[in-house]
Amino acid sequence: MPLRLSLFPGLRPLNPSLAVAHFTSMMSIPPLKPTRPVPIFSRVFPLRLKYHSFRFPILSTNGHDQEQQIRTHFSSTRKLSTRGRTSSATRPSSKSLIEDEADLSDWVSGLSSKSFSKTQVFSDSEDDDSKGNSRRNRTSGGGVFSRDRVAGNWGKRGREERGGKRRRDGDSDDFQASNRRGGPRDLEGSFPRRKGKFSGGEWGAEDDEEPIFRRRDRENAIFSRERAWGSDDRFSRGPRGPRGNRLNDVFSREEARDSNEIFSRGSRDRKNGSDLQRARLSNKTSSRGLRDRRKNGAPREQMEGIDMNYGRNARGKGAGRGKSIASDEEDDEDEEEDEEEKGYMRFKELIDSEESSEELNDDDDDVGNYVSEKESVFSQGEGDGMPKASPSSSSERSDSYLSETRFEECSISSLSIKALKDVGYERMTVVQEATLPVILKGKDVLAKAKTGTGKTVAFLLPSIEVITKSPPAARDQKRPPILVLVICPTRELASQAATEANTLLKYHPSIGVQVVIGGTRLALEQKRMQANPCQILVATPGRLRDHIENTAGFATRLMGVKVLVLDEADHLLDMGFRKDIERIIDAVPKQRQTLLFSATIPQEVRHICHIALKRDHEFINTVQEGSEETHSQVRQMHMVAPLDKHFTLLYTLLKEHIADDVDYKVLVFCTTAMVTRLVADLLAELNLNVREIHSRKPQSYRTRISDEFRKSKGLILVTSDVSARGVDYPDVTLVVQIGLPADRQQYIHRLGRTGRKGKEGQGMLLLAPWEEFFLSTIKDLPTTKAEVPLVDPDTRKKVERALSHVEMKNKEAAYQAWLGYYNSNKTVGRDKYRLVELANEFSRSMGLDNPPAIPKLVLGKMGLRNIPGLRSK
Ligand SMILES: Nc1ncnc2c1ncn2[C@@H]1O[C@H](COP(=O)(O)OP(=O)(O)OP(=O)(O)O)[C@@H](O)[C@H]1O
Repeated sequence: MPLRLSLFPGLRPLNPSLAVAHFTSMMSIPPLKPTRPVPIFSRVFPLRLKYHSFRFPILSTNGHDQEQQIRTHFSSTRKLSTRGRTSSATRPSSKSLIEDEADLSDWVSGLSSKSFSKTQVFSDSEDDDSKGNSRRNRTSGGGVFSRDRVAGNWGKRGREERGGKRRRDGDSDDFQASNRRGGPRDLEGSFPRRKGKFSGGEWGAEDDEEPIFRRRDRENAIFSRERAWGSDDRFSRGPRGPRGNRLNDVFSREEARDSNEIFSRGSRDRKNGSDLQRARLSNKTSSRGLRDRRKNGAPREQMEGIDMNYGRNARGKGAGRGKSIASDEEDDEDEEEDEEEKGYMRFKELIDSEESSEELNDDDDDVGNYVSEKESVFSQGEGDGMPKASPSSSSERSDSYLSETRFEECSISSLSIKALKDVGYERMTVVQEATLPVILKGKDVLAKAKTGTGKTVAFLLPSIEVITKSPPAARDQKRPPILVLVICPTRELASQAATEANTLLKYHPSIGVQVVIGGTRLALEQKRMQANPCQILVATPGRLRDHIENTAGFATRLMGVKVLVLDEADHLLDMGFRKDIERIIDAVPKQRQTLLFSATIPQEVRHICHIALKRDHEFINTVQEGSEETHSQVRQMHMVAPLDKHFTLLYTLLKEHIADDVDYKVLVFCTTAMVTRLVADLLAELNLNVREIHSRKPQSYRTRISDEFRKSKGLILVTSDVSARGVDYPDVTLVVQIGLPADRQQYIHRLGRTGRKGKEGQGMLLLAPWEEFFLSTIKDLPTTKAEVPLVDPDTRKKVERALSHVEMKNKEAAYQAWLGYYNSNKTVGRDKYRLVELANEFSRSMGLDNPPAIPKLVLGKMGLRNIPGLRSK
């Protein structure tokens, strides 16, 4: 077991750079005490994890001396990581060729088939502004702030990024949250709207650095607040010229029929918005309809209502799910015009109106290397004398992410406090406690806090205060100013932030919120903004830039901005978004307050945050130095097994988990959209209750599935990286990652979908032996190697049979996407011959005797022409 007191010497509860005098109260740290067990995979990992916590004396939060370099701030409750590993918040991130690859793979997938053009259109609409679904992370825990001087290394400016390419969020295909820089996106029309030109052979060529991480740890006890000195005060202006090729934008608008727009609404819909928020918080619905329907013989395509192709076009008109999805998509267009006036509730109805819609034998390599099922499942860890795990449950939680400070102790509007009470928020989270006073003073803030700890409220609450203190706009004002502008990297995150804003605005009827995001019609948003002026605008970068450049009067409205928020700031400031962000910063007044939030703030971001922040901004870090970037209550495991065993092992792990926890709620992350689809197909064939979400799905579908998963238990969501960042699904019990994560950050963000708000969770990373190198990038994280269970022959046959039922075209697409993804990986893609061998191994793992043929054009663009083992067409 990793959690032993002997590990704690590695824990550094205090920032050694801080003056000891400020931490006298920490000198008397009580002895560590195990408080409660954290369940783990019961059978695969029968160990019982002890969850340790400490309590620190409560210190006051007052008395900050602005002139001090080191500021101390104490929160009442704090827990320290029980895993005494040294964290590496600032360790260099692993590169991100892979990210680009992700896009690549999707793009590649799309290229091949007849649905090529459709695919492009589709993805276009999907990603325009996105890039990574990130979300901020808030950290809970500790309370000691330290403020250091930050050496002003603000050298790099945006110019070099001019050629930067946009990334999409999430998927390896599109959404790929963070770090894609180029790659497929730049290929002709590949995905997103704004692409550059294709430069063959440059796949993944620009990955020098990859920022972004985030995480929340409730155990972090120490906040460090730094004041950034010497940064350049001027804002870096990006190139102002017209945007590049906007063909994709056109696609995007044409194709994207998204009910999401209804999300944004004028103030009159607030009540409904808060209703949704409440609904979101109550995760009760357990929808297993799909499985039931499947059992009744309905084909999956029909149930899903979407074509198993590339999504967009073929709309299943069948029963059940198909029907509703079809109508979703179709309605998107038809209803958009009407919807805009119908508000949030309508959106909610749209979502809700839906239907909700296993063997390995022995074998040489299996035996010996693997523990038999019984042994592995039940005996692992026994040698350690550890008790077996109890069924896992994410319902157990700690409130260590909360501080002792109540909202009313802060000088915020009583109307906001009333709204907070309505949703049960009484005490501030640690990041809220740390940032609110500073933001309320009007300072620029760069805040780092672990995932799932309330960063959204941390920046929304004080932003609302700014509005309440501003003179109301004249009723007849033609272009009422937007006072608060919130930028999020993905549509999902923007929608979430708007929902949270609506919650807080429940008793502020005069304040309106609107959302502008990709995947919806620009014209519709224009009309809506005209009809319902808002003071708070939540936007994704690309779409916002569209409005700046194409919506009459919009630029004027932006000149009213008093608060600019960059959520997932590290992601927004990296290469993929930089140009858009610079353009946006250019469009808002220089005299404004700027708030940057993220769970991860790598050095690269510190170096460039001057493009948005004033020189005297405060850096508030609620992640304890020396602690891990992941939550200690999340049990992390990894398993290394041959590729051809992965599907069977996945099934086995899921079955184990389901058997252990009736309230299971699982996220399975796959490398690309097409691989996601394949895995979802397989698991559905195996009669698991599964949904899928990735960039190739229409936004309306994504929104609906996301909402369903949010409210459900007893459900598995197979997903690409569209769900990796920021998505706030409550009570996720297990996160499985199959194959190489794009990088360390992505691993952490994916894992961060569980263990939110102090709850427990589990994570499993399933790698092939040749992917094991990835483990070195997360070696500071407390992940435990799991023995590979030996799967019984029946299970193995069951999985093989299920695979044989998966549509061939989906296997072909998955193969191509897989090849594209790994081809772009610096390590795996280096040796093309080996790469092809591995791809063909993947092909065999899908039950194919021969690897699918790939169009010559695609092979050429991947630099794989004439590599033995590939079939071309
Ligand atoms: N003071 C509070 N008390 C209780 N719950 C809160 C409080 N503030 C926020 N929350 C809830 O905590 C959850 C996590 O918040 P949020 O999504 O803002 O986290 P985050 O730090 O942005 O996570 P990520 O880094 O993954 O984006 C949300 O459901 C939010 O409504």
